[in-house]
Amino acid sequence: MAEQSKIHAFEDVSKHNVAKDCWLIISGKGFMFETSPGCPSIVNAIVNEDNLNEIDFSVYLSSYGEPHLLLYLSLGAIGLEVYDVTPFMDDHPGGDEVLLAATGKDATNDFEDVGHSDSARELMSKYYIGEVDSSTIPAKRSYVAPQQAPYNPDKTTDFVIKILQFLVPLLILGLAFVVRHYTKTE
Ligand code: HEM
Repeated sequence: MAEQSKIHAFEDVSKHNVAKDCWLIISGKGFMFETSPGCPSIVNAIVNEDNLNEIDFSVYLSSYGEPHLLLYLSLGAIGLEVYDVTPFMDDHPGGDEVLLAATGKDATNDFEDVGHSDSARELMSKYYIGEVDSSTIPAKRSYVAPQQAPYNPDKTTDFVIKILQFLVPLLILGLAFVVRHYTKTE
């Protein structure tokens, strides 16, 4: 698995967006552990940051008999991870459509919103194929406030409005007098 680990351009990852070739980008807020070089086997575990305190390192150590020094690759080095979930499409309990819909973007929120279990997170390491090259991640769209009509410094409109505000009640009053006058003469 570690051999497969590769740095991918965001755009290239986005191209794997069909059921027969489906890659996801998810930040597992992962920490990756490997046994130090020279060990007979490699232990890989991508765990969630929240679970970090719960990891029982002795499990990793004891499964290899002799304690191995664990090489700890820090969170910062991991960033956005790439998962090739093609073999998992048919088996994903949430269905393949949600996985397809999660391609071509940072699907971390989609993944987290579902509240995947620890075993789902452990399963991820099976499909891990590398990292996204952070320099290729498209800039996030920042919120742009809707264009507001600019404040009109033109005093003439203000003036006309004020005149109208004054004239309209006067006109109504005048009209009332006229009507009264005619109704009286009749
Ligand atoms: C490598 C990536 C993924 C793996 C290994 C994975 C694995 C799993 C597993 C094992 C479950 C069963 C429930 C659990 O154990 O939590 C599950 C459920 C589910 N997953 Fe994923 N999943 C992945 C990515 C995604 C993504 C990107 C989405 C997008 C929204 C998603 C949506 C769902 C949904 C909707 C369910 C069903 C939840 C339910 O009905 O209870 N999964 N997934």
